[in-house]
Amino acid sequence: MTKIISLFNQKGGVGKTTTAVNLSACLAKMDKKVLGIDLDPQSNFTSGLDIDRTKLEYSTYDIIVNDVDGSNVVINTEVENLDLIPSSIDLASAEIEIASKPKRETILKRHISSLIAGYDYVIIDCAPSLGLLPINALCASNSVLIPIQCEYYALEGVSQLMNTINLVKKGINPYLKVEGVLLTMFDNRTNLSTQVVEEVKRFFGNKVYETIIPRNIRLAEAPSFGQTIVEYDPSSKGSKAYMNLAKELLKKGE
Ligand SMILES: Nc1ncnc2c1ncn2[C@@H]1O[C@H](COP(=O)(O)OP(=O)(O)OP(=O)(O)O)[C@@H](O)[C@H]1O
Ligand SMILES: [Mg+2]
Repeated sequence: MTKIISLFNQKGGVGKTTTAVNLSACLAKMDKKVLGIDLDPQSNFTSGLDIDRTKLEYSTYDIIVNDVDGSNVVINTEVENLDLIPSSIDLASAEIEIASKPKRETILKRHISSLIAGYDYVIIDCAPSLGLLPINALCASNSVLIPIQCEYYALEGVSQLMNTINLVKKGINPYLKVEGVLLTMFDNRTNLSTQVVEEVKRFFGNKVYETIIPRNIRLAEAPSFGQTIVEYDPSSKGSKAYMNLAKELLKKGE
């Protein structure tokens, strides 16, 4: 059965998109059929896969606002086994445009239902907000993967984030669960990183992945070449960590 996972954290810059790009690429490398969905107007999931967001025929905006079916929007990427529903900057106004639409929380779910059966995994990258676009992602998902940066105030906003997940569970998507919590940008030279790991484990218990993503410059460089870490530097620490995450995810799903 297809597993649909949202990368969700309203905090900005915690590693959602880096995880969306590289986890998708690692799963694809392990012969899983993967569909990425870019639900962020910043479109970094799209540009990170070397797709020019200014030259798209359709994007997630058309799904959300114009009721175009996902099957008309999906494109192949350079990465074997990885397709993408790309995003463009237009998406920035989508939340306002759909504010009074009926069933506005389930637009994405309804418009991707025809194509998800062709994939093992669907990975949705959310914008840093708790607004209607991330709610659409949560309503369309089986589970949520929460990246948390090993930095000051790591757990700030986590209670609002969990509230949002619980609201969606109570309302539209009762089976939504937390897939896992991923610690990102870990720096083993600092005590702070180690403290954050302990704090997050106290809060989330066994939901925290054993795999921790290190701060690794290669991960930050790869998108400027339109490459995933698996292509850009497969022997880097960042690449190995995301491969381990993919393995852990597959193992948990068995
Ligand atoms: N493990 C890492 N090591 C080094 N740099 C990283 C790592 N993960 C992410 N970055 C860099 O940190 C910045 C923020 O990461 P990213 O874009 O993945 O976060 P995000 O949660 O998607 O942000 P936003 O909330 O704006 O969508 C980017 O410049 C990215 O290249
Ligand atoms: Mg992002």
